[in-house]
Amino acid sequence: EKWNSHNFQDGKFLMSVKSYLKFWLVHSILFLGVLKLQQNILSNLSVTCHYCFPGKIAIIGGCREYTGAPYFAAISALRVGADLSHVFCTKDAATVIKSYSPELIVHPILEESYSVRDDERESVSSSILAEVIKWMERFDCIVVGPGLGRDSFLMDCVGNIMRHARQANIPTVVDGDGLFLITNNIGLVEDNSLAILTPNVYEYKRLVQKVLNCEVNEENASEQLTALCQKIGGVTIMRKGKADLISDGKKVTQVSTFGSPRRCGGQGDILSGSVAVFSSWARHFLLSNEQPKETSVNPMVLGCIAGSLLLRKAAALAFEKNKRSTVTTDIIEFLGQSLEDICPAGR
Ligand SMILES: NC(=O)C1=CN([C@@H]2O[C@H](COP(=O)(O)OP(=O)(O)OC[C@H]3O[C@@H](n4cnc5c(N)ncnc54)[C@H](OP(=O)(O)O)[C@@H]3O)[C@@H](O)[C@H]2O)[C@@H](O)CC1
Ligand SMILES: Nc1ncnc2c1ncn2[C@@H]1O[C@H](COP(=O)(O)OP(=O)(O)OP(=O)(O)O)[C@@H](O)[C@H]1O
Ligand SMILES: [Mg+2]
Repeated sequence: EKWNSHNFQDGKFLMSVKSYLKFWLVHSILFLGVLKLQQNILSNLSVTCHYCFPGKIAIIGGCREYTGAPYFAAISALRVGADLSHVFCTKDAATVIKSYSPELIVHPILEESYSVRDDERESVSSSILAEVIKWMERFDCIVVGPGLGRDSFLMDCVGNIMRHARQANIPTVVDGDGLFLITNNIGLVEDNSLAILTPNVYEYKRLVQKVLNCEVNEENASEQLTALCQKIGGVTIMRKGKADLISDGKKVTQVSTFGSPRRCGGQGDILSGSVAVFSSWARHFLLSNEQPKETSVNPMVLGCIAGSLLLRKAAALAFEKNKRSTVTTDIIEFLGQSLEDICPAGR
């Protein structure tokens, strides 16, 4: 009942009852197929296997202005099941982020222009990269961008980190200011099938304008998303919004289960941290369990679907409890229960 009123309220849901039922029948069948595979992936997790299942995630983000975003992404990765969650941020942000949680491993290594002299830039940039490279091989996925800021020196350094991650075949979720970076340097993700972009409304608009050289077209949203994925080549994109549209350029999946009417900042960060974990699990599962060719799926797409479903469920539960005062931390508290509802942990 709640779901219906939420969707019908804004007058945008103009389908007849008949076409509405048909739409949901078809989508429910597709959805159940994907859900079954997701459950296989999740139920294959051994709860006793610490530090051996893929679950080491790194967030590249956090600067003077933004310390919440990298924390939300990193703690969400832990809450959905990652073994370890690292944050690579600027020196100013590190102590603040550490103080939010002892669970996170925080590396105060990034620098912004204001703290680096012009003649030091090259050597500082090299030592930042060298420090990240020491850790990179251990990560199953990195998330670039939550709370990164847009400082030009920082952007250059993070571009180098992304190039290295790509060479090392590390899946990379690009969110927030990471999307600002790649929109202006599309070569950083071009033809990278291990890259996931998670743009919100503004970030998607910038991406479409830059890559497709046109405006966002709501009437042909799926076709435009497919074209965008194909033009960049190989990447998976989750276009966030009232419904999340996910595509790798082959087909488009929509997640529109009921979430929360509350739009508190930080929900996208929960999503990027969760997607990093789920896509790593899906990749690991599919690499170690051969699937029949006809049912082959893209683990990056699966990761996005799982992340979106989980976040929406957690947001709905948090809103039920906290109503209009719901904030991002409340939603994080419900990640565990939502995961249990979708797929109870085995013994
Ligand atoms: N608690 C936290 O720490 C949270 C921190 N968060 C972090 O905040 C960062 C920005 O993400 P966001 O989602 O606010 O920016 P977004 O949708 O691109 O733009 C919205 C509008 O703002 C403007 N604008 C933005 N940045 C600007 C800049 N540096 N300088 C100038 N303008 C700027 C932008 O204008 P535009 O440049 O697009 O014309 C647009 O009109 C990102 O790192 C995110 O992870 C969030 O995750 C939430 C929780
Ligand atoms: N209008 C909406 N109605 C319902 N859910 C939404 C709506 N817009 C976004 N969402 C959900 O919230 C999640 C985060 O999307 P959002 O657009 O808020 O990201 P964001 O702007 O990057 O967030 P952040 O504040 O963390 O940067 C998405 O998965 C989506 O499911
Ligand atoms: Mg965001």
